[in-house]
Amino acid sequence: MRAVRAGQWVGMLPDKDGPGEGGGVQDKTWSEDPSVTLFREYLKVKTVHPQPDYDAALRFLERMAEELSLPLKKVEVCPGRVVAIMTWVGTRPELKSVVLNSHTDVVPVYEEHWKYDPFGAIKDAEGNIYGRGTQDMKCVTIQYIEAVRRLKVAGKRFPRTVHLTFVPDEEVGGQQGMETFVKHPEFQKLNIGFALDEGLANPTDAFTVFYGEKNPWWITVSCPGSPGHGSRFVENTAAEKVRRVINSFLEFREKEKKRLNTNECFTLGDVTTVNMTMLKGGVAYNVVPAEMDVSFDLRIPPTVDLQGFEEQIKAWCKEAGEGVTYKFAQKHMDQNLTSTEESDPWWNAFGSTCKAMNMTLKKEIFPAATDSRFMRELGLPAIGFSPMNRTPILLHDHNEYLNECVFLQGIQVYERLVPALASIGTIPLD
Ligand SMILES: CSCC[C@H](NC=O)C(=O)O
Ligand SMILES: [Zn+2]
Ligand SMILES: [Zn+2]
Repeated sequence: MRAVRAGQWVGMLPDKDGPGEGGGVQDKTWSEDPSVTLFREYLKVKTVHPQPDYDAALRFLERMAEELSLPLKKVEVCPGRVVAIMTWVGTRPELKSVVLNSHTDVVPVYEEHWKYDPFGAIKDAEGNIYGRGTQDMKCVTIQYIEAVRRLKVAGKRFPRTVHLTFVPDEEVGGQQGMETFVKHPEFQKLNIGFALDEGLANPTDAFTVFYGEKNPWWITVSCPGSPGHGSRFVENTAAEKVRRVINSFLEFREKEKKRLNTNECFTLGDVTTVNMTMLKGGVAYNVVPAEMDVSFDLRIPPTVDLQGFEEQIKAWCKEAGEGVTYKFAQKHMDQNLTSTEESDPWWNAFGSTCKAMNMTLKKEIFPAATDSRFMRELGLPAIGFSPMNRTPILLHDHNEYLNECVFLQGIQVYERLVPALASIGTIPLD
């Protein structure tokens, strides 16, 4: 990957705002762009699990709404879990709206593995800003806000209403966030036509866009067995069963990994991933346990026959021995894909705007899960997109960072996307 240096234009957009004119890119001698300063401020808000400071995030968003002169509605979907909605009403508010969604929470860190304080928003000499949430997805939140700010300052207004939704708890499954919000009357009131949500960075010049995502299945397989003294050959043990279960799942894992590695066209979104993530059981060295449980995180492409796959899991459990059962902690079954046909007006507006900015798009299935799945499940079109090219994928990783030039370039992308989406034709979208 080619590093992006401070003062070096990343090359995607026409360079009318590039170095020399002081519009978009920093030089060591230049003062920091206020949008970057704001991004760094938001990174310092500790919305990190397991105890995210959502109150601080709401205070920040209230201030943003005030600065932008936009109303901010707060909907408490569960105790202590508030969805905030900033609304820029269109000139034709009866039309379907455009939603710019972002989650406010971030995943925990292993602080000892970070070069800098993960909540210090430190910027190095290259213009790389380090912090949890720089990629996932505080960058996008601020890019939406800054794009809307700039459009408002320029005196723009569009036919369609634009809602910026700020949602808690995405990183822990969304049960007390988007999953509940989509069933709330306030969600219906948004009258959504199209949504943008998070995507992933791309280390190349291209930008990745996601039109669907894999179904997360979190499963625990329980293996009961005969207990006894640790000095004997006890028959029918839990450990023997759990071993067979693990073998079945991990052999399937190997096959899928091979399928990914031998097919050049495949990305992570095209194969099923399997990871054994928890193993529980036992009370003492010399007591053969009466039960052992093993848990897996499976991510299944939307093209897979889900019923058939569950039958396969059932068969693995049966083969493992007597009494082996399974239980789901997450079982998502959505196979809706968002259209990326030229004829689809939303995609057309998105795609042609990106093309006009010389952006290369790579269409993929999102390998993990985002809040988009709850919207797609309702049949709403949603595109996952975080405008970060020439950037390694570091979400949930140590030393997550984003270069300030890439961040600023993303604002310009939304400055073009928002008008395009909020202005597209009437029939048949009304
Ligand atoms: C399956 S719900 C958890 C959602 C989470 N999202 C981002 O990382 C993920 O693990 O994909
Ligand atoms: Zn995210
Ligand atoms: Zn995440």
